[in-house]
Amino acid sequence: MIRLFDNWLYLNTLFFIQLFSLKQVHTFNEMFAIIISLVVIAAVVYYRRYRSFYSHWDKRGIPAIPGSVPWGSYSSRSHMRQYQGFSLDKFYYKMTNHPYFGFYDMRSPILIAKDPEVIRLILTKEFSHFIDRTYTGLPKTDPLLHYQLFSLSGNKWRALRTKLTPTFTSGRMKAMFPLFLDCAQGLNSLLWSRVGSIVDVKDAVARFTTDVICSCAFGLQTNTVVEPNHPLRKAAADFLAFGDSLYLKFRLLLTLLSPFRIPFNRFTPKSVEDYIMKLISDTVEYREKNKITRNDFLELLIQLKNKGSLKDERKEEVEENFEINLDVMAAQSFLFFFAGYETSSSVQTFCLYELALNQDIQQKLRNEIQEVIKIHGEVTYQAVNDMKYLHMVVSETMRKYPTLPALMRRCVIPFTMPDGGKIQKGDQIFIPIWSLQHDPQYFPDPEKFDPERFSQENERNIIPYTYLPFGGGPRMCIGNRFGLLQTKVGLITVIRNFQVLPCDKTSIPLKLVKNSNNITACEGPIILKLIPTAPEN
Ligand code: HEM
Repeated sequence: MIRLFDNWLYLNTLFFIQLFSLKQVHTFNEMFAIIISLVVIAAVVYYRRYRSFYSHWDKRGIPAIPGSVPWGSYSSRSHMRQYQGFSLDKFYYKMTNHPYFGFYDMRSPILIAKDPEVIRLILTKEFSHFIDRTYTGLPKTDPLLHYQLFSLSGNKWRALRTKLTPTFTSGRMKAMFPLFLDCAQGLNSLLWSRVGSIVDVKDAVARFTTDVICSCAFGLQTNTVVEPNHPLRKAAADFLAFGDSLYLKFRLLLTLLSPFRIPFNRFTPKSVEDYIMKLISDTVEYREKNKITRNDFLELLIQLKNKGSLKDERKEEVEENFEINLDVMAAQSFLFFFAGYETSSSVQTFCLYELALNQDIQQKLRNEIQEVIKIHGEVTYQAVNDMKYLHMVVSETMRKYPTLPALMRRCVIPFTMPDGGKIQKGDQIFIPIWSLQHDPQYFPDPEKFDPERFSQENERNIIPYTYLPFGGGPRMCIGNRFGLLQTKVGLITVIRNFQVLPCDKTSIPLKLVKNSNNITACEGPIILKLIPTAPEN
């Protein structure tokens, strides 16, 4: 029906063009009438086509929150623009009795899987049907995004994931550990230089995390404690600013509001791409020429480029058909920078904020850190792993403030749910981590910061697939060991020597950034007071 209507519009347009070209239309009034009729017809077609998107879930017998032009299931633009965890939470509680349901993000139909058993099907058991994320098919003209593990799809993702997995084993994390300690020294000096005054802990841990990730992913000693404006930080800021730019927002809005698909050719500014590509190729060339090896990701990527595979400590050598060239290496280093920097630094920030508000937990943690360091003599890889209470505190932070408000998947092979609901190829799926991890039926008194939920005894009672800070199934976070390690080293550096306290500049309660597709982060600085608990070391 809609096609017929479109064709009719097309014929009309041709007719009007002919009228113009035959110069049969002379008066201004006639021209004006024609233009107005064309605009009205186009508006009607546009509206009907847009509205037709909102029958997607009904057609499949899947319950859904109805959508309307133009914001879909969101009641207004402001509802859409709040922190994504909050908007999905509203849908989650509107549809309490449904294990899964649909909603519309502007014109895009999205399925929310909320029952842990359905989530298990999607993430793990029937993974081959849901192997992709929603962001796939990024253009080859933007290599830094095109070749990233996060956005690759299907067999290409599988092949690259197999190749990269051995770079994140515990043995390799242990080998990189000295690089973490070097960067922790910078954080330590920064904190000592601020004793007696207030500190923006968000900025302090961000600098530490930048140093760790730059050291491991690019082989660069950035020392942002002394030099906060390193060119790599600038490139990252330019990349994020471009994503947030009016130009891109306009193009995204156009794509979302258009009844047709508009292809994108690039998201990364060319200057950022050139800088990262040159950085990687120069470093690789320098290391290869001078036969320099270093225990970092870049070294492992060089080995992958030259040998084609890496030995996994637990398994046989893995061989998959995916060529690792400089473009692919640069894309992974760039991804590791973003995936590792913002995630770990926001976990540390939220954790320090909660510790400042919960002094008893902070003291218990400090006692553990000091005791374990005493046993091991210094902060070692093993010492960090022996800090059980630290692990509980970090786990609770990631429950209360999950890094991603929702996981995303895309259906690649049609799937029928156990109750008959039909999921079509191309359907997008969200798994609402924020809502699950704040649902009182899974985590009683969810606003309370309570690390005891993750004691050995209590952890067993957590229902599988209700706690997903690193995602789940074969596509879960590949860098979880690395992320946990750098988060813990940062926290040890602060809590070992300092008591953190709220002050009159601390925003309580803290506010989460609104950008709906961002990771969970707090708005503005987190200002705390530092009091030394031990002499400077
Ligand atoms: C505390 C720190 C971190 C948290 C909370 C975190 C969380 C996540 C989450 C929730 C996902 C999506 C998983 C899914 O869809 O099931 C993810 C994916 C990913 N993360 Fe992390 N992450 C962290 C640190 C890191 C680090 C340090 C790196 C790299 C060095 C990293 C690299 C990645 C990559 C490459 C993916 C995509 C994996 C794939 O598609 O195969 N992450 N992360």
